[in-house]
Amino acid sequence: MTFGTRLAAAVADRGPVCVGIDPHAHLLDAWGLPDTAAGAEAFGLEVVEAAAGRVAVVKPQVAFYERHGSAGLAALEHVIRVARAEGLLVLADAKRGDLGSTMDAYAQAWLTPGAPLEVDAITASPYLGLGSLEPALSLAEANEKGVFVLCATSNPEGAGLQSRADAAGESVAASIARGVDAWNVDHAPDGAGSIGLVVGATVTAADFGVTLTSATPILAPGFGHQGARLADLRTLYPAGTLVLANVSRSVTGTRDGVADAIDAATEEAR
Ligand SMILES: O=C(O)c1cc(=O)[nH]c(=O)n1[C@@H]1O[C@H](COP(=O)(O)O)[C@@H](O)[C@H]1O
Repeated sequence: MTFGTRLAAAVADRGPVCVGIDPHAHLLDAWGLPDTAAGAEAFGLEVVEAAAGRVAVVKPQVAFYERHGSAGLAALEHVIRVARAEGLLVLADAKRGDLGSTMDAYAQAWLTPGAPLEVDAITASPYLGLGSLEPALSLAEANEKGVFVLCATSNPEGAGLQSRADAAGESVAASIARGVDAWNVDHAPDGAGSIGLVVGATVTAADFGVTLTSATPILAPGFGHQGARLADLRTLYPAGTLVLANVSRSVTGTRDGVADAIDAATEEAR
């Protein structure tokens, strides 16, 4: 079954909330955990335990594991393995992006069955041109995985670059969205695309000239800590689009409150 179909079924079953696993040093401290690979691993495993059965997707941000070196990567592998075994879809927030032949190696690392870091989907950056991501999109398709391509990001610095338009008036973000949409229409005629766009909840797609369609799933970060409200989810994105509403720090602030915070987030998103 394609990633897009699995994602649509999981979101229909458990709702749109995606729980981010971002073991910031200050969160490890607040949880009484050491700022080490073991601390990040314990944090990730506890978030997975709380998320399992409650949400469709978890999104570990890999930088928070990479900062602990090889032990951190081993910790990430373990967290990913447990999450997938618990029935969660795992979206690795790796934001990879390089020229085609190197992109292929990134895809082998993350999107290949049996690879140590195998996940269900990754985030990718199109700064080298959407075409440079093609090897990852093709491998994702072959292995029934997904890729979420940065389009209109939630951070205030993004718009200066992403809303810049070419001579014909098309913005960078709109061109990325058009390309991803076309890929999904070609490769997923049933409508459940496996290649998504990252469109932050703190921005308005239309301000970037971006039209969101039902062919393309959306990863929407920016809820909670960055200011967007889950209660506004349905007005922020058009009806009929499959949206994953990411919450990281706002549900992982207190060690014994993660499950309740996830339940509250799911309720608010409904
Ligand atoms: O690709 C992402 O996940 C992402 C894209 C974006 O535009 N904005 C954004 O915040 N993110 C990630 O989403 C998470 C947001 O975390 P919180 O602000 O704590 O909910 C972080 O892991 C960010 O790296």
